[in-house]
Amino acid sequence: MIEFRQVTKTYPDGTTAVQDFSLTVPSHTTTVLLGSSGCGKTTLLRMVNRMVQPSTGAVLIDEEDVAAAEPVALRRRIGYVMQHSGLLPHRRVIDNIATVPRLNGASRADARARGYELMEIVGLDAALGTRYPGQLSGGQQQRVGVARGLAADPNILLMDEPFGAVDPLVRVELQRELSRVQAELKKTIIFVTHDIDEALTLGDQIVVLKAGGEVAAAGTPAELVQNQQDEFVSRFLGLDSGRRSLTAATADDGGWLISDAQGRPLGVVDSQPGPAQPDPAQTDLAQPGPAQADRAQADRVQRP
Ligand SMILES: Nc1ncnc2c1ncn2[C@@H]1O[C@H](COP(=O)(O)OP(=O)(O)OP(=O)(O)O)[C@@H](O)[C@H]1O
Repeated sequence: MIEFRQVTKTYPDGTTAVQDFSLTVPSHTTTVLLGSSGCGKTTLLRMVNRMVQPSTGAVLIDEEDVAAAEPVALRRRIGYVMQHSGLLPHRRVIDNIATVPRLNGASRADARARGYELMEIVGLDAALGTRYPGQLSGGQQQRVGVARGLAADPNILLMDEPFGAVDPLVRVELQRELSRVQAELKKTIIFVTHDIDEALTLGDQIVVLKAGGEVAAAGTPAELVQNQQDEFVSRFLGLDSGRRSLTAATADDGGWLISDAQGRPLGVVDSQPGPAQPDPAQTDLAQPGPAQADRAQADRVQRP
């Protein structure tokens, strides 16, 4: 379990990035920090591995204050994946993945063997191991970044917009892959994004942040869609603007099953008088049409 206890960060130039932020991140689940640019997501993430020191407050991992940990040792036992993969361009893919196990004392052969295992786990062909990062596609590079983050078998994986630089289709593929890997490995993941669909797809817990790291809402994806009490959250999730591409399909009980853009079920809406027959084909809620569960209905979404 990771705990942020009333952390505040004021940078030397006087910018307060995060003010009095508290959060518990349960073990073996994925917590997504979701918010617009500059709201303090990266600052919070980096407090966990001491790349950023809080000005006040503390971050605890399993009850131990990270401030008491030796920073290099701490970082070697926490996986970190960032937006531009951060791969070393002059080292082969396999050696990029094997870097941390090598630093932790594994022999070259053992570290490489572990590297090839990880390539398989993240869906990379072993033949790519001898290439250099520049010879891979953006999506492949991000997979290497994830493999490298997992290489020391950390309990904790910090992911800072790891799929932000790839095209939308590859991004969805990477999200699916991460969900699959996480179902198997059950790491404690903190995942930073400003992409709502990504948050809904990956998060067991989603924390919506306002400027200064203020928590606007926190909960499961279904709870967030269901409880639209905070106007900021409602606006941010896009339910009030039709931006959100939720889909509605007939549910077994005659209501409508609401799913997000990736097809992940969010909840069931009661059947209502009005448009009698939802279109069996899924329909974007933002579009007018017979299956349109309009915003009022989406707001009344109930958990399945
Ligand atoms: N080293 C620094 N010195 C001064 N200000 C900083 C520093 N790092 C971040 N900030 C400021 O702190 C605030 C939060 O930044 P942070 O990078 O944590 O936000 P973010 O939510 O991750 O943003 P983004 O989504 O754009 O990466 C911003 O106003 C940013 O300009």
